[in-house]
Amino acid sequence: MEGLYEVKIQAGFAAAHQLRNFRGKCENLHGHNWKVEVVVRGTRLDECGILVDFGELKKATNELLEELDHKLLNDHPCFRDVNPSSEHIARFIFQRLSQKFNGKYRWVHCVSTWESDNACATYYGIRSAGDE
Ligand SMILES: Nc1nc2c(c(=O)[nH]1)N=C([C@H](O)[C@H](O)COP(=O)(O)OP(=O)(O)OP(=O)(O)O)CN2
Ligand SMILES: [Zn+2]
Repeated sequence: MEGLYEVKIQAGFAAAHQLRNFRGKCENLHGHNWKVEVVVRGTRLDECGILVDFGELKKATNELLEELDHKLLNDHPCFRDVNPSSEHIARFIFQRLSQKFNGKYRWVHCVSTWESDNACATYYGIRSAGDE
């Protein structure tokens, strides 16, 4: 049976946002301390026995999150046309990290963004044959 490895890291950032057309309190400007979870999966390890270095994945995630940290997310170019909901934030992080880490035997599987201890959104990549 083919096996699958999974590596997971967590990071976080604090930012403000407002959800346009939400028709509720979240339409008002407010903030969260988001927790971010990144999951990488793959079928082969390198010569060192690792799928992806925790440190490398954390560094890349933290560098990306610096773009969002202590900002008004609605001002970020990625959220000009779509609301900075947890779903869209997860997709943004997923797409950027996929560019850096995806290969034939390794890929970003999903990114979860926790707005609070009890509310989270997750974006999954759907891999098709030939994806790298
Ligand atoms: N699916 C989603 N639903 C909501 C999102 C989102 O990004 N994705 N975002 C919000 C708002 O950002 C809001 O700030 C958070 O809403 P909510 O958790 O409902 O509100 P509270 O933090 O006040 O939590 P309580 O449990 O109600 O105290 C809304 N929905
Ligand atoms: Zn919010």
